[in-house]
Order: sequence, then C-alpha cells, then structure tokens
Amino acid sequence: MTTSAKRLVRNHPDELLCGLVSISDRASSGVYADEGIPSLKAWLDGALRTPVRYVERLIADDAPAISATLTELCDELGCDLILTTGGTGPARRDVTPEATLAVASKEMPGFGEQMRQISLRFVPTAILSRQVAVIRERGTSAADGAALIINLPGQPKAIRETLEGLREADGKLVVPGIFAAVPYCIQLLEGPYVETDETVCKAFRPKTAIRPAS
Ligand SMILES: Nc1ncnc2c1ncn2[C@@H]1O[C@H](COP(=O)(O)OP(=O)(O)OP(=O)(O)O)[C@@H](O)[C@H]1O
Ligand SMILES: Nc1nc2c(c(=O)[nH]1)N[C@H]1C(S)=C(S)[C@@H](COP(=O)(O)O)O[C@H]1N2
Repeated sequence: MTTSAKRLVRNHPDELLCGLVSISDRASSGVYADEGIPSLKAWLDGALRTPVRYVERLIADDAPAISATLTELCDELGCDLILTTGGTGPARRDVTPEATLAVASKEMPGFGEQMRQISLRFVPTAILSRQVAVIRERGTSAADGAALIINLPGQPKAIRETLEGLREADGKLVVPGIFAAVPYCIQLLEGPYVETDETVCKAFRPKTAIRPAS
C-alpha cells in the first residue's frame, strides 16, 4: 500500500491519532453551532493521560460524504480511532450506521450493545439509536494498521454518558462506559498504548497486556 501525502506522523510513539466527525444537517449548515466536536474533545481531554492529536470534520447527514470522510481519516491520515456523533436514529436522514458499515472490514457489535444498555438508564428512547462500531483495515498487511470507528448518538450530552457510563451520586460506576474497552482494542490493532485517568474512565486490559511503568 502506498502511503498518503496527507499521512499524520506521530510526535510520540504513544500519541493517539483521533478523528472526530460531527454529523448534523443543521450544525453543518450553520443553523446551530456544533456542540458535537467540543463535547468529544472536552471528554477525551479529561480522560486521556497519553498524548492525543485530533482531526475534526463537521459534515451533513449524507451517506457518501460520511463514508468518504471515514475513509479519508483512516486510510489517508492514518487515524487510530474515529468517533462519530449524530445520525444514528430512525429518521430518514439518519444514515451514519449504514455509511459506517459500508467501510467496515469487521463489525464490533459489543460497543453498540453496551451503549444502548448505558443509554437506556438515561432515556427510554435509547432503543432508537442504531449506532455501530467497526474496524477498518488500511491495507492488506498488519503493518498498514487499522482504525476503530465508533458511532455515538447526536445529543451532545449523550457523548459523556456513553463514553464514561453511569455513576451513582457518590461517583461509583454503575454501568461501565464503552471507552473502558477502547485502549485495549487499539492495542490489539497494534496502535499506540493509550492510558486513561482512572477517576474518569478505567481502561480494562488483561494483566498480560499491561505495559510495565517505565
Ligand atoms: N452537532 C450538534 N450540535 C448541537 N446539537 C446537536 C448536534 N447534533 C444533534 N444535536 C441535538 O441533538 C438532537 C438529536 O440529534 P440528531 O442527530 O437526531 O439531530 P437531528 O434532529 O437529526 O438534526 P441535525 O442532523 O440537523 O442535527 C438535535 O435535534 C439537536 O438538538
Ligand atoms: N445516552 C443517550 N443516548 C441516546 C439519547 C440520549 O439523550 N442520551 N438520545 C436517544 C435518541 S432520542 C435518539 S433518536 C437516538 C439517535 O440519536 P441521533 O440520531 O442523534 O444519533 O439516540 C438515543 N440515544
């Protein structure tokens, strides 16, 4: 596979290259200000203890544009993780899951299942979110790398809810958020070693996969 001229080069071996894609007809056309990308960044900045670089895209609910954006962020820029927000519901214009599956090498159904479990504790309409997660391989060999792509719902507050999970008033975690599984998934894809602030989100790894502190 030939490397794209746009390919990002890590400033540090542990730097996470993270695509953030807000999918909203109204935010992308200026009817309201986009809150999707600021919410994603605010949560990730508070949760990550290892370096991260963001690439941001604000686009309309248009399936070819969504697939093209995901392909660009994965194949051309080399993102390890791509989070989308919006367009997962049942409305006619909601096509994010279809556009994500169209670029998938492998489906990761556990993320969508867990997000709906979490979100049902917040809103009964969580059942209406068709969010999916997939892995997209950049090429045919492991050295080409891969991206984990996860759809989140469009409500800005749903971003923290699904990534972090549900807590009791005293802060005790009742339902773990999906981000707990993201660092190990990226590690299995031979991406960077991502570490989190355990008070925000404890990343789960089997003992054998934990890197000794240097
Ligand atoms: N990017 C965004 N910025 C701010 N608020 C948003 C954004 N996306 C969604 N919302 C809010 O969450 C609600 C549900 O999100 P959903 O993705 O279903 O949007 P929608 O109703 O299809 O409209 P649109 O795609 O034009 O944002 C929206 O009606 C809006 O109030
Ligand atoms: N955590 C959480 N999940 C949620 C919601 C929410 O407010 N919080 N809204 C639900 C609603 S009302 C819809 S229609 C679906 C799809 O939303 P989307 O089209 O904005 O992606 O997500 C659902 N999931």
